[in-house]
Amino acid sequence: MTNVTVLGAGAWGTAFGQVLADAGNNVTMWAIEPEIVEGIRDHHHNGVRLPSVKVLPSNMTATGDRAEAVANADIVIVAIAAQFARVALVEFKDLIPETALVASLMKGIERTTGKRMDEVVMETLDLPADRFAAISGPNLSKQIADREPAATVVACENLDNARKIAAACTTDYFRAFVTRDVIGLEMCGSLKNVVALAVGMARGAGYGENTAAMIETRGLAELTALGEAAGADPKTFAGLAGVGDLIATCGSPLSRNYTFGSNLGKGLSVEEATKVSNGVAEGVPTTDAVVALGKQYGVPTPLATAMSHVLSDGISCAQMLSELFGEGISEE
Ligand SMILES: NC(=O)C1=CN([C@@H]2O[C@H](COP(=O)(O)OP(=O)(O)OC[C@H]3O[C@@H](n4cnc5c(N)ncnc54)[C@H](OP(=O)(O)O)[C@@H]3O)[C@@H](O)[C@H]2O)C=CC1
Ligand SMILES: O=C(CO)COP(=O)(O)O
Repeated sequence: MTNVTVLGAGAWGTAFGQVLADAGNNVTMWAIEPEIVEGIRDHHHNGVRLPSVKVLPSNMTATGDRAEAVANADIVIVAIAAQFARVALVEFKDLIPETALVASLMKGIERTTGKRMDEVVMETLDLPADRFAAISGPNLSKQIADREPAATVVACENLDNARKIAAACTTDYFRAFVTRDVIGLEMCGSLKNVVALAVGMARGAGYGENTAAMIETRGLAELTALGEAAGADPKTFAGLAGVGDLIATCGSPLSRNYTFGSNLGKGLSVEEATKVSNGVAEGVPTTDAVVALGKQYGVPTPLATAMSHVLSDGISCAQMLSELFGEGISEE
């Protein structure tokens, strides 16, 4: 029996915990908030972050004690809001067993450093690359919590370790593919959130499918160019973690990023949209990090730059789209 610990009992952390439990693992959730720990441990329910699941599996428990959470872990899953990953993980540095694999579900880039989550996790935990995996795909948490069929991708430099993690999260409704392209997965997951903000904004402002398709396609070109410059395999962008996640996230009000953008398009300010957001919208802090990465790699990022002007200067949807069009005629 494999022991899996999930750090962070948010919506996706909890839904993924259920997948792991359904796959037959012993699952321990770690959370800071006592209310969430007690809910999962004593009532098999996370009423704060995943209320739609009435009863979580019996082989899933929770603790607020860091050492107890990871002491016997074979696999540790990190599902903390990206901007807080470093501060949360540093407390686990000397607690995680040296044999454990560590996988990240997070989709964001650290704003203060421009680092991807693979970099943040390995640096903070002093972890060798062959023990780190990224997990990313079209994985809207509520639908997976409802056990609707879905798939994801597990990326690890060591393909055998990717396979171990994929096996640990395989159920009759959830399937994981494997790859070595960690950078590609990280870039896909983080950048599609910026695209989802823009698509949501256009939809909220009342525009239809043509506008959405234009933003998604130009966004895909932008994230592919930036990803390749960062060292990703271009094939990854055409897969589940790339186009797949773009389709799911940019087409669903279940996405916090899409909904955040939609609220901006309806006229809410960034502060107002933040207040009504049901969970973390990673694209918001990640947008400026993408613009900075574009400058670092010499890759134009018109979409992220336009979204950055929305978030920092409050420009309208029409202005954002006109920035995206740019000036003059260019090749696609
Ligand atoms: N929801 C989804 O459909 C999907 C989400 N993801 C990604 O997974 C990651 C987690 O998402 P999700 O679970 O949905 O997000 P939520 O907003 O539901 O939860 C965020 C989690 O981060 C924790 N957290 C925030 N700050 C800290 C801190 N300082 N120390 C410790 N923990 C902290 C929260 O703890 P607390 O509850 O105590 O505030 C909570 O467990 C994100 O990067 C997201 O992009 C990926 C695929 C799908
Ligand atoms: O990443 C997701 C789906 O794959 C979830 O998107 P949000 O973080 O926007 O809710």
